[in-house]
Amino acid sequence: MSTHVATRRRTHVDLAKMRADGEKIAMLTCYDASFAQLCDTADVDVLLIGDSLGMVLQGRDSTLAVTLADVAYHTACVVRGSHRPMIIADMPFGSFQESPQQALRNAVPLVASGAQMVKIEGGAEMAETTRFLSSRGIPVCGHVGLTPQSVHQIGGYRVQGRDNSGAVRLLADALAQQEAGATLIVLEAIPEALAAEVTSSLAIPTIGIGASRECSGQVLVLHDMLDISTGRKARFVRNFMAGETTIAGAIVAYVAAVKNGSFPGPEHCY
Ligand SMILES: Nc1nc(=O)c2c([nH]1)NC[C@@H]1CN(c3ccc(C(=O)N[C@@H](CCC(=O)O)C(=O)O)cc3)CN21
Ligand SMILES: CC(C)C(=O)C(=O)O
Ligand SMILES: [Mg+2]
Repeated sequence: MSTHVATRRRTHVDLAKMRADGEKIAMLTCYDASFAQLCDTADVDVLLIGDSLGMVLQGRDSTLAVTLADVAYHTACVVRGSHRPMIIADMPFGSFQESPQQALRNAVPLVASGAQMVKIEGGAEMAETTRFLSSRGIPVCGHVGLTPQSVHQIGGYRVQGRDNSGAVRLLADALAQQEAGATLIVLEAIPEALAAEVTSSLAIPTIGIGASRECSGQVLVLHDMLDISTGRKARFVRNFMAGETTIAGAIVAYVAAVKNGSFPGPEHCY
């Protein structure tokens, strides 16, 4: 293919190879083209169009009212602003829990918007859905631990897997997702020792948020690391604007800190 065409094809980021090579994966949430361009320039590996957009963009107090159309719209915006990062779209509450068929039907507009992978919250109970999407050509990222779409069942945004039975269940959930074909998994708000056990038990890369450096990579909500989100921040957030004068600099600092293992530190862990 000649290089003078106006549209550049998106790069394929090989996350399995990064894990195998011991290169940390730097992931951020992103919701629009301008920030996507900054993240691309800073060499962020993966951009997640998270349903956290319901909180940081829409001002809601949970992610539960975010729609499929919202995520599809923001995915298309991020895709237009970037070329190198892998694009993962979060499937919102109610768009995939009903059945594998419902999940596939609703993953389609996200893939059509440019998502290369979709993320679904859940472990063993969502394994059949992961198997169905994967077998139909859609790569899946699992998400276990603190799953914000279950906030009412959990009873708040609480650390998960703290007791032995919770830890055993979480490991089984992660293994079930891998066995069903997930190629990536987010571990959210779990103790460091459990994150280490899950990561060493899995062959696929793990991405931590509040899950210590014992993961193959890290993710944060962009607005949290830029210190522009409202409300109380979780323990796992670090303000990367500190010591920086530009947003671009803060994103570069985040990528460097993830790559060299200096983020997250013990102060960000459970
Ligand atoms: N802006 C933003 N950042 C996020 O990280 C985020 C969202 N929104 N929306 C969806 C979920 C909600 N998340 C949260 C929100 C709060 C805590 C939190 O404050 N956790 C307590 C843990 C308390 C405990 O169980 O010990 C903490 O002190 O860190 C954690 C995750 C993560 N996700
Ligand atoms: C924090 C990440 C993992 C997420 O699911 C989101 O931003 O919605
Ligand atoms: Mg989410």
